[in-house]
Amino acid sequence: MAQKSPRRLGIMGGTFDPIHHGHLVAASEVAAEFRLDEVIFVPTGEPWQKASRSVTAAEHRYLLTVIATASNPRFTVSRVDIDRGGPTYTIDTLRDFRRMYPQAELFFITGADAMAQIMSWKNVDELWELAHFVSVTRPGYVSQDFGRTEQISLMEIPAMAISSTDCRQRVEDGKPVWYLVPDGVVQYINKHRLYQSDSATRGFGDAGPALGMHTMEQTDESRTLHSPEEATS
Ligand SMILES: Nc1ncnc2c1ncn2[C@@H]1O[C@H](COP(=O)(O)OP(=O)(O)OP(=O)(O)O)[C@@H](O)[C@H]1O
Ligand SMILES: O=C(O)c1ccc[n+]([C@@H]2O[C@H](COP(=O)([O-])O)[C@@H](O)[C@H]2O)c1
Repeated sequence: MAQKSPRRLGIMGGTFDPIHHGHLVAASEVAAEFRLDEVIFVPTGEPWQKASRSVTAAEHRYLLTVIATASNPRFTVSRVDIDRGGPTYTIDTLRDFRRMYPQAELFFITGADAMAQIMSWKNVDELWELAHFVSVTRPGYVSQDFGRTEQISLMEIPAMAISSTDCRQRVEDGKPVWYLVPDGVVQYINKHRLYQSDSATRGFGDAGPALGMHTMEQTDESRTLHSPEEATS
């Protein structure tokens, strides 16, 4: 009998504050090029390298990510980094996915800007054993070649000059974000008045736990699609 080939899983980590079409194109391009069975979007819990600014509550970022990816049957969303609590380190993310999917081939997807910072990530030397890294091009950033061809692939993708920072600023300035982010994301932002300076949900000033994040009551629909518990049950 023919042996089943291992599942090829993409992991797209990000703060997704908010998720935009640059993230989605990156995931889609890598999925096609590397013949991935699934791309799992993993919103950060506490992105420690963004601690200098206020980050939107994880539950909002999680729901935005679910909305943005819902129409693609190969895209799913994981809560592992949110549910673990504390600062988010990719070493923990990859260890969790290794435990959940011991047979799978893992591909961690990053943009050129994130990749340029990777040497400052926790336990960087151990990351290479846990996943293959795919660094995609991003307008305004130079793709750095670390010379680790076995562990890192550099990939050119269609240029999307979109950032979450710019989306947040546009909302605050009353400018449209239609077509920069999926329609459902525009509607969620409006419904919850995210990124507006008078917004109660965003958390300027009165800091939540560590990063000025506000908590949002967890609802049934924000329950997990991928978690270590789910994999073992
Ligand atoms: N336009 C883009 N093109 C390619 N990759 C991108 C793009 N935007 C973000 N990425 C990549 O997606 C991942 C998650 O990014 P993140 O959620 O921090 O978005 P961002 O737009 O960089 O946010 P911010 O502006 O708040 O820093 C990172 O690896 C980042 O490099
Ligand atoms: O492991 C680390 O120390 C580390 C430091 C910074 C960023 N990361 C990861 O890189 C991904 C993109 O992060 P960000 O902050 O650009 O949204 C996300 O999965 C983060 O958890 C990881």
